Amino acid sequence: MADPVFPHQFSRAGNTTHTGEVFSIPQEEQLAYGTAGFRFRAEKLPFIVFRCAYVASLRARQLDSAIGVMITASHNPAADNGVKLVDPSGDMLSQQWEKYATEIVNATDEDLPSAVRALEKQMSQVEKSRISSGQTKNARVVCGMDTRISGPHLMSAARAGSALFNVQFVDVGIVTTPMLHYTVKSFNEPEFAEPTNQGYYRAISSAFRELYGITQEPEGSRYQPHVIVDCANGVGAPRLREFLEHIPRDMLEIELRNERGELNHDCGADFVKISQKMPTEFRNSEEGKEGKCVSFDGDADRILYFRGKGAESGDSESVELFDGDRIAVLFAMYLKEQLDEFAAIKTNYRLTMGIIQTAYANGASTRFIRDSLKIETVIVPTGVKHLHEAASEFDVGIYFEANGHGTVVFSEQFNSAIRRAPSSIMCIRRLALFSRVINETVGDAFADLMAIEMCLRHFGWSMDDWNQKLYSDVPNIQIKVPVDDRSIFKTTNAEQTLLKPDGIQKRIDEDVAKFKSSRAFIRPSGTENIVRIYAEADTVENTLLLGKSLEQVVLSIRSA
Ligand SMILES: CC(=O)N[C@H]1[C@@H](OP(=O)(O)O)O[C@H](CO)[C@@H](O)[C@@H]1O
Ligand SMILES: [Mg+2]
Repeated sequence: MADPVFPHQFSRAGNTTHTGEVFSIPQEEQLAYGTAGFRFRAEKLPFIVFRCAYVASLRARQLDSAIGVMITASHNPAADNGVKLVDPSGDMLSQQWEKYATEIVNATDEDLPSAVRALEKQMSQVEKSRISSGQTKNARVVCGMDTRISGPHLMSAARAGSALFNVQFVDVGIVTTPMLHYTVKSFNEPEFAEPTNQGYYRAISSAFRELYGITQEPEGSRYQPHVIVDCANGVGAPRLREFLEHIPRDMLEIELRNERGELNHDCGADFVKISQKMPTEFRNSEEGKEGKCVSFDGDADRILYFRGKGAESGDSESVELFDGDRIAVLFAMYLKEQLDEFAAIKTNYRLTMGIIQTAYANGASTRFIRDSLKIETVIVPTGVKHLHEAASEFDVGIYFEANGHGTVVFSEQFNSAIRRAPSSIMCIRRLALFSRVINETVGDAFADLMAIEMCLRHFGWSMDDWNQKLYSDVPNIQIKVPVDDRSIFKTTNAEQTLLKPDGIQKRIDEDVAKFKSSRAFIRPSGTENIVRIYAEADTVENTLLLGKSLEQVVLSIRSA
């Protein structure tokens, strides 16, 4: 096959931005496929997106399947952008192919043709002969973007990258990250859903309406169906409006805020989680103790619940958070109740359930899951791919990062016992419908919102109930410390112990030992040039003291 022609505007030297300026990238600059793909200032991205789309097209031909390209920088500032690739089943890209994408992106302009040829050589004979005989009719690159101004230009870079080898390109326009994952899966598994936005809305909303129909609120229920959503001024806003056309208002009454302002500015799930403050457009007086508020991030793959502390607290800004841990526990309680009923009826099946968390999970949630719910918990390193993989070991695997990214995955054994078993038995119907409300491919703010409301309604719970009937969060703090070179920090034990720099873990242990009920760790971020400190202790004051003393430990290394 003749070498493809690479357009100059998407080369390192000629990298041209969405405003038409040339923004050259030094030939030797090395870039990493981080926790969430490549993510930088938008100016840097055209050549990266072009090359990633080429890699996606090669993967699509190799597997004769649809592969996804999502253009988003999630909760980052509006001036950033990013790109990540999605595998055929809607999961994150396989780690081997992350490596290939990194090699192609890091090649110099001059070396690109040979890097491309080297990558093509990785394919097996079978794959090559299938490609040369033209048996790749299902190969597609499916590309979506968030609302960033740089998005359309990056979409054209993706189109050009996929065109190198004539792979079909499907531009699905402005969608949430989970919608793109769902659409990729739908292209590859047509029986799953129609691969369009409407197909996604219909599949999730019809399961929700059916589950609503068989869910009865218990006597004395304190559930209320009114929710106010902080859309982070992102893609969640327009797509949620469309989705809600499928949800009758007498089932759920959803009000949208932060729809058209500056993306992620003083709002969104990351802002609310880190600052523990009300997002803009929310007032403690209106959304105080009685309110039920929700925050999405910029690409709507995270969700958090929150409410104000109430007028009587005298604190008009702080929020009470119902984070990923509390959502995971709510799902676990609902699913466990159904699975216990199922086990009592069908004694020949044993379906396992586990909850996957990271070290950022509030210690009180982990203790509650293990000691009160008697459910297995697994702690894995940060990043959705680790959580997803560990969750797939269970028949029902619930995973959530404390920041609100999470979902539930179901095994093949679950499918044959539950989803494919026509049944009038209530627990089976509930499990089957719940699994269809959820977006198994990745954390999804819309799908999670529907599933959470259904669980709260089932238990008849108000926000007070959801807060008080489980556990109380222990005081915790996260501090970001900017560093020049985060690669000097090496961790082990699911990132909870530092191996390098030498001697640092001993100093952390000494500080932690000074406080009661304390726990802390330090790890380098995989997405920003910072080191993150996490600390818990018995009181808010002690947590702050511990966090500050650990900050000094990092600063002393930085200046050493
Ligand atoms: C503590 C924290 O919230 N870390 C986030 C953040 O990763 P870091 O590697 O910590 O920068 O971004 C990831 C991608 O969005 C997300 O998966 C993860 O949970
Ligand atoms: Mg996100």
